Amino acid sequence: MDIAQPLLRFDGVICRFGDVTAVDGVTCDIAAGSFVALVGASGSGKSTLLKTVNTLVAATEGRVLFAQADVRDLRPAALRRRVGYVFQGIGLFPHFSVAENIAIGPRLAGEKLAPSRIAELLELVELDPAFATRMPDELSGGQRQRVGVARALAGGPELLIMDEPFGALDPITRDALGRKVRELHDALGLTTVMVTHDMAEALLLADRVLVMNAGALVADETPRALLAGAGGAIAQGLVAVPRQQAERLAAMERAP
Ligand SMILES: Nc1ncnc2c1ncn2[C@@H]1O[C@H](COP(=O)(O)OP(=O)(O)OP(=O)(O)O)[C@@H](O)[C@H]1O
Repeated sequence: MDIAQPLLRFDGVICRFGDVTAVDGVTCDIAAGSFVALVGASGSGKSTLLKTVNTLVAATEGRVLFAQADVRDLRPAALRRRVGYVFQGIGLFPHFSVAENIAIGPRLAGEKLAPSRIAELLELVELDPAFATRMPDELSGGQRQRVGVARALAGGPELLIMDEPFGALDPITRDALGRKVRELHDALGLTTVMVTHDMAEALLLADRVLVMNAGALVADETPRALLAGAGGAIAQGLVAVPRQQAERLAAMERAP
C-alpha cells in the first residue's frame, strides 16, 4: 500500500436520523499504524461516525474510504475480515461457546478456524486456551471483553474499531485490558480507532486524540499537545478532568 495514502479517510461525512444530525461534516485521515482515540460528550456523534466504517450506519452525505475504496463498494464479508470491531451492546452470542464466538467472522466468510488458531487468539488476549469450550455466562465481564477482542482479531484485520470497549469494567481490569490492546496494536501492526469517555485513557493509550462536539470534529491533537494546552476550549475542558483529579490526589498525599 502507498504509505502516503491514509488507511481510513472520512470525507465530508454527514449522518442524519430524521431531524437529528448526528455527524455534521467530518473530514479526517487516519494513517496506517496509528492509534486514535475519539472522545467527546455523550451524543456528540462518536459511535455514529465509527459505525460508518463497518457500514452499520450509512453516511447520508460524504464518503468513508478504507484503503482508498468506498466502504459501500466493499463486499460485507471482506469488510468484516479487514475491519475488526468491538462495540458497546454487540456482545458475545450467549448460546455459542467461546471458540464458536471467536470463529464467527471467518465462518460467515466460509472459513473454519483451526483449534490451534483459536488457542493462539485466546493466548493473545491472555486467556487460557481451555476457555474455548466455556459459554459466555461462565466468564467474568473482563474475560468476555477479552474474548470480544480475540473475536475482532480472528480474521487478521488491518483496522480495529472499538466503541467504549472497556466501559463496563472495573478500573484495574480496564487499565490492564487497555494496555493489552495497545500492546497488540503495536505487535500486530494494526490501525486502531477507539471511542472512549475517559480522557485519561485516551491520553495514555492513543497517538492522536480526536474530539467531537455536536457532530463535528473540534480538535485533532497528540496527547502531548493536549497536555500542553492545545485543542481549544472543549478539548481542554475534557483534559481538565483527569488533571484536576491527579492534582487533588497529589494534594491529599501532601496533606499532613
Ligand atoms: N439510530 C438512530 N436513530 C436516531 N437517532 C440516533 C440514532 N443513532 C444515534 N442517534 C442520535 O445521534 C446523536 C449522536 O449519537 P451517538 O450515539 O453517535 O453519540 P455518542 O457521541 O457516541 O454518544 P455516547 O457517548 O452517549 O455513546 C444522538 O443525538 C443520538 O440520539
